[in-house]
Amino acid sequence: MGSIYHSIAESIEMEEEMGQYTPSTWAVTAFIFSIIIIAISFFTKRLLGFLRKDLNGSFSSNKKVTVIFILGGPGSGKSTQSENIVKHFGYTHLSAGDLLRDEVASGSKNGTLIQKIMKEGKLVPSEITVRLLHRAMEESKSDKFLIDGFPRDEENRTTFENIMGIAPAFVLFLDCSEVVMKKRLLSRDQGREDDNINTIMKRFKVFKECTLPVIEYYSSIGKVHEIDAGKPAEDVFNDIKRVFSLHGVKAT
Ligand SMILES: Nc1ncnc2c1ncn2[C@@H]1O[C@H](COP(=O)(O)OP(=O)(O)O)[C@@H](O)[C@H]1O
Ligand SMILES: O=c1ccn([C@@H]2O[C@H](COP(=O)(O)OP(=O)(O)O)[C@@H](O)[C@H]2O)c(=O)[nH]1
Repeated sequence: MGSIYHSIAESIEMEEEMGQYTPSTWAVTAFIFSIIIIAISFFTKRLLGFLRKDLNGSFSSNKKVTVIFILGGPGSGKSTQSENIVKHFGYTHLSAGDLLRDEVASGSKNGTLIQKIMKEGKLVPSEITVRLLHRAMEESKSDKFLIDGFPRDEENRTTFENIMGIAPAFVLFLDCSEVVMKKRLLSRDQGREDDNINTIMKRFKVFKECTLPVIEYYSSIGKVHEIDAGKPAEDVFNDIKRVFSLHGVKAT
């Protein structure tokens, strides 16, 4: 490449000196520079493709999957209702929080970082969560997924949609007051490190600041079904069943 530059420069110099810097010289120069730019863009694309594959792998099965997101504040009843949905409609439940807790328990290299972030009620980097979801979806034989507690911020959402190339069929939003959620979390009694009043308040703040905008986004494109989650669990599920039937999903 260096010698091409060199000879072009030399020929331009010579022709300039001789007063013969002709349109054909410009055409050759432009042609060679276009080749260089095409080559650079080709290799950049290859590199980006490689990095992307390295990050998540491709969704190799190419199977067509249906995804539903279930969102709501901490303690709004996402796990409780997910269990009902699985039993009734046969969806495969993927809880982002459970996948992260499993990752911590497995002693993986990211485990300590994930544990620290969760204990502070903050959000784990999107790449980590999306990679775990991706792996779980690849490993599953199912083609219908109920993803619980994700995406929790706009970056989670765009990372998932860009890398997986999947948008949700619809989004369930379990709407519940903080007073009720706080009461439920403090009596959840699952030994979770983040179910203490200090972390709970931080999780509420993250929900309001980061997750509500995601719900607003999906709402703006007509994908959100808001459910009053302050009611008894059975009543909440009856409302959820109505949403599924609206989408033509039948009980299994
Ligand atoms: N509708 C409800 N009414 C009363 N308690 C509920 C209701 N839904 C869930 N719970 C209880 O509240 C706690 C938090 O519910 P959970 O499903 O774990 O919430 P999330 O997954 O949104 O954090 C659990 O102990 C659960 O049994
Ligand atoms: O996509 C996710 C889901 C969960 N979390 C972390 O996991 C914690 C627990 O989330 P989970 O959905 O299990 O419980 P919830 O807070 O809704 O009760 C959150 O506070 C976050 O720290 C995260 O970072 N990204």
